Amino acid sequence: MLSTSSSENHRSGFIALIGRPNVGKSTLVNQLVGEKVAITSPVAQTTRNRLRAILTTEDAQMVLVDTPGIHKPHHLLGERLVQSARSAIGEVDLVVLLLEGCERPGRGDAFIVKLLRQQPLPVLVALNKWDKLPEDRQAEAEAAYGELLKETAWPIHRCSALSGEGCSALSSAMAAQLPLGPQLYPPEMVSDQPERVLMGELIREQVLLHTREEIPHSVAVTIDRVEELPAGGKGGGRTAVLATVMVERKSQKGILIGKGGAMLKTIGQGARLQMQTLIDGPVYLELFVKVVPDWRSKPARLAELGYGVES
Ligand SMILES: Nc1nc2c(ncn2[C@@H]2O[C@H](COP(=O)(O)OP(=O)(O)OP(=O)(O)O)[C@@H](O)[C@H]2O)c(=O)[nH]1
Repeated sequence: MLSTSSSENHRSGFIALIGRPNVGKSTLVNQLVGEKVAITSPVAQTTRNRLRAILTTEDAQMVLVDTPGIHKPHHLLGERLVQSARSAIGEVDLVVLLLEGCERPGRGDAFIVKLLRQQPLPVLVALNKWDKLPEDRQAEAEAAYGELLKETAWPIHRCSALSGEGCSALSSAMAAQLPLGPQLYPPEMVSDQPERVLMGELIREQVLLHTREEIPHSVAVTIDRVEELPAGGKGGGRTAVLATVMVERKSQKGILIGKGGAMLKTIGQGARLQMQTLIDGPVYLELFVKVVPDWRSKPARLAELGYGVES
């Protein structure tokens, strides 16, 4: 049974997931919440928007802030991502630092550890992707991470965001670090992102899955219209979604559309299926591709697409 918000031992608060690009932050959010609220992909820097996912357990409510990975900025969009991750630290009760347990710690990890040591919040460490580490390399990895974290007293949890192993222990440890407080959101709510934002992200995820190299980071998606089609007519009872995929160059538009429209069709089909799960009903999806030269370097464009800096 869910505890009520007036329960004396109930805890609640905001938790930032911090880590390098591709370490598995979005996968962990989905695993903890038990539903797909964040898109994931093998391409680094998938996460652009800060996303609040809500995890309600028997005695706690955790609001997870999924930040873009901290990295050295290469262009304006990169800078905005780093600023957004830094500012997330300023408004939460706990930081979960995700490290890639299957890799040796690098300079990027040392940079984040240093950044986090300069602030007063409690930190939990999740050594993720532990499933990828063969048993005979585990002691070596533990020693390397022990060295990286030697000047901290941060508890370390080994986990696999993909398989779920170690995640419920991590979740209990996270809850225990939060202040006493009531539920902040209705218990059935898993995300505070509007459906349109999630739909746009599902399309972007399909683009990331099916294209490679130059395309992924040059893409932004806007949902232009969502409309319930009246029952009885053509496509009746379905939800029609019109969306624009924005790219920076004409050549990228060609790749996205593909031979005879084949690539766009694949992207559209994949996104449509995911959207149907999201809204729990049939979807009709129409995608347009538009070239907006250099959109990543234009502050007005970035703000319009929701990549402005939150304060
Ligand atoms: N084997 C294994 N793979 C994982 C695990 N967690 C994440 N992955 C994979 O790692 C890749 C990146 O995961 P994401 O969750 O997108 O990583 P992220 O940290 O959110 O990435 P950015 O959005 O770029 O910051 C995906 O291909 C995941 O399936 C894990 O515990 N084990």
